[in-house]
Amino acid sequence: MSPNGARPARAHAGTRPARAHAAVDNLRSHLLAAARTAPERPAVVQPAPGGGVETVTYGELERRADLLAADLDALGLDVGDRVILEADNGADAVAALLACATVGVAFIPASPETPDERLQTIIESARPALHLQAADGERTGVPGSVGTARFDASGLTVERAPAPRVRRRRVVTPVDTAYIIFTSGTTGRPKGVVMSHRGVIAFLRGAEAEGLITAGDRVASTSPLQFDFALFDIGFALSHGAALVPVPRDRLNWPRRFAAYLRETGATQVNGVPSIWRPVLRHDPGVLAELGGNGLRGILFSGEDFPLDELRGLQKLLPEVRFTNAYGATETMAASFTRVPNPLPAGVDRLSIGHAFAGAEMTLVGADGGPVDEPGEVGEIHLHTPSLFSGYWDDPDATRRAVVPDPLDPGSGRLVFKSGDLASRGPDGELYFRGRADSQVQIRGNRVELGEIERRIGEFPGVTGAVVLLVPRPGDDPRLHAFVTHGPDAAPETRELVTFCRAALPGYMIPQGVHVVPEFPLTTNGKVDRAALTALAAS
Ligand SMILES: Nc1ncnc2c1ncn2[C@@H]1O[C@H](COS(=O)(=O)NC(=O)C[C@H](N)c2cccc(Br)c2)[C@@H](O)[C@H]1O
Repeated sequence: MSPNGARPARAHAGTRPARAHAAVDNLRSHLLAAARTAPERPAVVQPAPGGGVETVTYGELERRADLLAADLDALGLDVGDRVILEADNGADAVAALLACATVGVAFIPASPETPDERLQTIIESARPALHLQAADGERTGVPGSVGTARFDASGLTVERAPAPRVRRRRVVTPVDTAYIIFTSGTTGRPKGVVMSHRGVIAFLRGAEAEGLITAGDRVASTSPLQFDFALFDIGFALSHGAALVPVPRDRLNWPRRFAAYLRETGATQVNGVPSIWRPVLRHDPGVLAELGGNGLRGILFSGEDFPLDELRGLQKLLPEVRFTNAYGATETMAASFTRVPNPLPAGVDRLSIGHAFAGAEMTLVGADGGPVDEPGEVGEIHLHTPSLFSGYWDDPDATRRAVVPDPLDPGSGRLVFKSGDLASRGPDGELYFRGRADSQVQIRGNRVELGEIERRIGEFPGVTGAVVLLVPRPGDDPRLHAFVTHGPDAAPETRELVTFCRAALPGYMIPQGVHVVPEFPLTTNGKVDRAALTALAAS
């Protein structure tokens, strides 16, 4: 607050008194705490411009963040304004998001790979004051209504100043927006998940309580900046005083380069979706064995089920590495961290998503809206958490559908996140993911969990992955299509595969179309692209 504590008269454009760095529960202060006590420690380890790797210390990261914050402040943006932050993950991108947090503008992360029309959709919806890209960014054609600027270690270079705005706010509060993540949203219109400083910090505090890493760790981050998994990696590493190791895409897709980069940077932990391990498992598993002996201690994965034969293959190569299954949705950042036994016992055919992180709870609610108490019974996960998002950008109806009165205590006024995910409880109350509620399909009047068919097909010898979809057909019943990838030996015969399914599944669950594919198409965030497969089946 202002020095004498008095609240100054309502500020007018451009006359706002110097802003206090919101000291409490601001993403910047939470992530730069280590700069207070150990400014010389490595904060980011990344490729050096001239080759090799470079280290940016916490002190240097704070210096860059302050430079950018002063430049943003000079542009006259107000708390709550939006800024598109288009960049690959790296020290300058982190400094830029810390700068946004310092002055209270919400950053909307975008990757250089984001297609122009998608960026246009986001701009139309979020009406950002500014588009910020790295000094070497290639984005052009940003609409005139949006200011444009570039950033690098030396600060901000403004190309087109943002339209002047009245500044109504004076300090950044914990419930102000830290970022907005636009997800593809199954209904086509992208949904903007609005996350507050308080929400992110609550989640990061919960992650810290899990004791997964220490300040000596180096966390390799493999997700694009537009995916909140990358934002988690940044917060996870920095809030522990550890080092962030952003992995450039061109290192990720080549197994030898990926392994060499992890070794060169001293990465001890690798975070990413299951698909990041596919190239190395398929083409060059040997490079992993040397990693295990060289400092790699932990692998954390999230985003979708990890195909168990791939997971087992990875564990065999890395018998000393600790595996963590992190489950959750962008609307609560995530929900649980569950240790996966290494090796995964032979009989296990489903990974646990355990219990919510410390300070949160997952409850199951039945189709009737009541509690699900019996072990093994399927219900929809509802999340009670301080990391709950603020709502969907400009979409109160979608928000009301997702943030609901606690079904187990409707009168309490407490709101919980209706996840859309199904799960059942194990003997110790731990949860097992049973697919998306909207992947429960009805076939000839029978409820079918597509994952169950996928699991059966995955047991067929030589099959390394299976995705099953119900593909609608104009004027006819929808058809079950199975997409299958296989290992080095011959592709599975459709007839044999169908016979194999018939031995274990009822008639209505037998795939009517079987497609052997070399690999699964992936979304920008690295998940299996089901929409692309559906189009393939319909073609
Ligand atoms: N571990 C699993 N097993 C199985 N199915 C999972 C898992 N994790 C998710 N999912 C699915 O993905 C949905 C959600 O997608 S999302 O909003 O894009 N978010 C994500 O994927 C990632 C998530 N925000 C996140 C963010 C930061 C850190 C972590 Br650590 C995780 C969930 O509702 C689930 O259906």
